[in-house]
Amino acid sequence: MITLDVVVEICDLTHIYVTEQRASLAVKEINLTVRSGEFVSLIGPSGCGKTTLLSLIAGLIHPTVGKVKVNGSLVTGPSVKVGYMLQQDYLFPWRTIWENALVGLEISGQLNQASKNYVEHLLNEMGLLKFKDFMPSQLSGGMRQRVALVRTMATEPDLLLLDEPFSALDYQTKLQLEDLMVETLLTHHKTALLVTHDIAEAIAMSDRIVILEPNPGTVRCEVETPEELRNLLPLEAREHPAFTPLFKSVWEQFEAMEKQKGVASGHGGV
Ligand SMILES: Nc1ncnc2c1ncn2[C@@H]1O[C@H](COP(=O)(O)OP(=O)(O)OP(=O)(O)O)[C@@H](O)[C@H]1O
Repeated sequence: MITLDVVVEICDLTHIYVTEQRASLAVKEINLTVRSGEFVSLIGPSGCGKTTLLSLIAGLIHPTVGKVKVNGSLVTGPSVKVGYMLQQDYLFPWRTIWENALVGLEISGQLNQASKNYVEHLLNEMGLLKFKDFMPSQLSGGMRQRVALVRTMATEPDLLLLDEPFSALDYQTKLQLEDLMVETLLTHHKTALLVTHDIAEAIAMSDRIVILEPNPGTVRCEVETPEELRNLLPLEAREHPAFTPLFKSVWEQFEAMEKQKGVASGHGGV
């Protein structure tokens, strides 16, 4: 049965990376659902399989066992309906901001007057229209990442995969972009899956947080963000009284994982 409301459906997903030297079990028996309009964060210690999961959803790699569906269709390769944003903006230095914003449309054969108008609208929404003829080197890191967001949004994906998109930015710019990102996704009714190492960022931005544990990567637990935080923009959410208790309870999960690691290695934890 297809539930139309579901954008991402991951069923019993296991992925093993096989190289000439070895096979390594990256994620094991993952089950996860993301509904339309939801903002879900994936957090967990290094190596727990966050990027592997995004790559599987994006169709960049294929699962060893199990299925990934986006909008009810089995993922067999990259799709224009799934946008991917990374820590680095990967803007072409020889192209203007306008030309960079159009790259995805050119590659996917969607470049026409209507799509150009949409890009102009997005650039305006993100305060970048007056910089459209600038070169990337003339922009700050935060502005460049906003251009990357416009480029990702230009092809009108249903789902955005965000792999630590703010981690290379200074703290103030990161806070501003968190707000801009949430506002933009709400305005355009997008669904998003964010990978981050920053617990506070995950709480401030998400409706739900999925905590993964490593060796192999599995879902440890899912935490719903309380409604009073979900209705706020990230910066306001960080100041709400419900924020700190949630941070503490997520932090306890990380501490428990550290202890487990210590027991497993015979060191008794850090
Ligand atoms: N191309 C690859 N070939 C072999 N093993 C890989 C490859 N990519 C990732 N792995 C392994 O798969 C596991 C999960 O890696 P992944 O990068 O998905 O974790 P992560 O949670 O995103 O890590 P980090 O937080 O450090 O970015 C790790 O053990 C990693 O060494």
